[in-house]
Amino acid sequence: MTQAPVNVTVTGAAGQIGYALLFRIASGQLLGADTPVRLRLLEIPQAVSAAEGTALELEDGAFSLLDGVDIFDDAKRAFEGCNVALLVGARPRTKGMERGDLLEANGGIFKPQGEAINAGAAADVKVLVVGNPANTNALIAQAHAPDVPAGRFTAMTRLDHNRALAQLSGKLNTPVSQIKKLTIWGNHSATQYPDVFHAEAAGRNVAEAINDEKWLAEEFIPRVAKRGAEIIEARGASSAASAASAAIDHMHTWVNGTSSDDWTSMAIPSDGSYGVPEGLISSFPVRCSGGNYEIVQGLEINEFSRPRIDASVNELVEERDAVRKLGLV
Ligand SMILES: NC(=O)c1ccc[n+]([C@@H]2O[C@H](COP(=O)([O-])OP(=O)(O)OC[C@H]3O[C@@H](n4cnc5c(N)ncnc54)[C@H](O)[C@@H]3O)[C@@H](O)[C@H]2O)c1
Ligand SMILES: O=C(O)C[C@H](O)C(=O)O
Repeated sequence: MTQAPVNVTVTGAAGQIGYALLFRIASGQLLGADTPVRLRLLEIPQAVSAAEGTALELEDGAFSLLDGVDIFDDAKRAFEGCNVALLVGARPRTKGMERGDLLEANGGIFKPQGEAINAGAAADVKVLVVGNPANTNALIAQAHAPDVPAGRFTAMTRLDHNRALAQLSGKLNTPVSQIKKLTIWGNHSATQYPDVFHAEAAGRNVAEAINDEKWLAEEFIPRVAKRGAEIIEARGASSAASAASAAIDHMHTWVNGTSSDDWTSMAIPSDGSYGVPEGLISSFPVRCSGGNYEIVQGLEINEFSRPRIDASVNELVEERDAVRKLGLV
């Protein structure tokens, strides 16, 4: 290794997604095959032993890019010197829990983690929130890290993007690699809007190729938006390997860039583009280059798309207002 290792902090490291994620990071798929990494795992005290077990397996992987693994149950220490933060651990909704309870419980996790990132992360830190409700958890963490540029806090809609690519690939009988310029708008929730009106499949406009708004409205959109629930129903647990894969994709794209003929979907702080209130962490079409990203501008939003984008954005406004009431942002 000639380059200094990049510090990657992963929270919820002993969970399902953590287990699928850590080995891919160690093998170089997060940052690239030339970049050594040091893993810093954060868990709650009861799960530290399980994280230690995973660290033994990481050692047994003999990954040439893995500089070492440190395990913490203290956020302040876990985020010291952190360059890349993958915030996976979150409080899941349990029976009888109202949305307000869920937001409050997650506030108890993401507020101290935001403070810890503010206190000790490296100047170039990039944060991806995976733990649900991801967009609003990212907003909470960001609100407690006033010294970190707000745009470094992002939330994951890449899984939704990948799910939509797969559905379109099947429908159009076109390889996933040939489908470009798809957009997920809004929240990582059932209100999200997968937009195909600017997408291209093998160079052809996807909406025109499908030419069936009924299929879009009644099959494609609900299939993508409710895919998380479909997986939970089938597996008895939420998506894990596909979520880990999407987290890898999100950060890899942010660091290494999008190709010139494509864009991706990332939930990022709105600058007011497309009528999304400034500051909300909402999913947009995004181009990445040189470790930065920018919202793709100038897309025409048609009558089919506008109310669907607005519905998801309104849900984000409600979540923001709820955490505001709780004093979390
Ligand atoms: N954004 C997305 O596309 C997407 C997709 C799938 C899952 N998710 C979400 O990701 C989260 C994790 O999923 P999972 O299947 O790995 O769950 P899991 O329950 O298997 O693991 C979560 C882990 O987080 C840990 N944890 C809890 N509080 C913590 C804290 N304060 N600090 C550090 N660790 C903490 C737990 O001990 C547990 O090991 C869930 O919120 C899930 O809903 C998001
Ligand atoms: O964990 C969930 O509620 C579902 C998850 O966000 C997913 O999209 O698979």
